[in-house]
Amino acid sequence: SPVVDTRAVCADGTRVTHAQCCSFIPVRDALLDEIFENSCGENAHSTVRIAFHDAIGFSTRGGKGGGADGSMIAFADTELAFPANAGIDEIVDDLKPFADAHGVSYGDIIQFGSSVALSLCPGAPLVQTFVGRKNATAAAPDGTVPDPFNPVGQILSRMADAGFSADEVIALLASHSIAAQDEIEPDIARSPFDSTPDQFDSQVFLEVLLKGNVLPSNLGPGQGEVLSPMEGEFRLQSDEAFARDPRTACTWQSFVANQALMASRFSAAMAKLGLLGHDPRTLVDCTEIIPRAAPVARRAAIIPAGKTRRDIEASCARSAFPNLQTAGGPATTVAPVPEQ
Ligand code: HEM
Ligand SMILES: [Ca+2]
Repeated sequence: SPVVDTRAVCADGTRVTHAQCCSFIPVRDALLDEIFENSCGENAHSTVRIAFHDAIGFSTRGGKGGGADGSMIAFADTELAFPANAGIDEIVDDLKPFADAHGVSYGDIIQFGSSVALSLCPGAPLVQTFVGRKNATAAAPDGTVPDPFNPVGQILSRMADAGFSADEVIALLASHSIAAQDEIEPDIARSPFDSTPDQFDSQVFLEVLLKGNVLPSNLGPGQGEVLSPMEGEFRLQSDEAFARDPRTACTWQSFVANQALMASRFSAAMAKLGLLGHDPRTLVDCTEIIPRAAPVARRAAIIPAGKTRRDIEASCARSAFPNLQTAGGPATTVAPVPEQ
């Protein structure tokens, strides 16, 4: 007997299990075209960052905000003044009028937007994505977002307070594979954390383990900045410390040559982040309308041209560092992420 498709049909012909997701299809398409300009560029990166900063205003013990509730936008006057949110104002300026025009809550535009942004970055996983969040009723307090000059133990305890293990923190830091800084050293704005900021690959986990020897600006180091291994690349003090700390070094190393593991652990931790402060039974799962990112060519990081195995500061005491290929050609220099 013929199989009957009982799914709802949206205006554009897409079939969905949850009819409520139909209204997010034009939101998705407008985000891709108008906000992200169909590239894994600055605005896509910033939307993944705000997804973290908004959600982490939360404590399992209460009293630190409503989690992924859009308070970063609704209470922008308060939250954007917190030093750890420096630079978030630019994406708020884009997402607030966009959410208002499309009648979408701020919590939804941030978390749904982050999942759509990731779809533009080759190698990024699909993240389980819910909609239906109500707007925040209060700002998150200051101090919920980690600073790059905080010691590892301080960041891990803040993250544990929000419900995340050390392994989940390292998985979330795969996001720094599609990332750049603007605020620590404004004279080298948009300097990336790995050599491939338009790809969600495992390069960041390798490159942060390379011996640091250059300061990519003529100023600095800024607070939270340490020496990087390559001209044009920027390294956060916290990333350097996580890569070498005995509590996190083995998990960090486990992602260097395992794109699939990195992507799946990141996906699970991002989904958890998007649900902070919410009961998923009160939301609608619209993962089915999130586009899939293209794959990346490599399943393991590659040693950048000009570097060798000896430049790697392997830091996991209990397992050998994986064997990696080395890129040929002139020493790698890293270009800024194009302005958007
Ligand atoms: C846990 C400790 C973390 C610290 C200390 C940290 C710190 C930072 C800093 C200082 C920047 C540069 C901001 C600027 O100057 O423009 C940055 C960028 C970024 N972070 Fe993190 N971060 C952390 C975790 C995370 C997490 C969990 C995510 C997402 C899941 C994330 C996503 C990003 C992204 C995507 C960018 C790039 C933004 C852009 O290029 O516009 N970070 N982070
Ligand atoms: Ca990358």
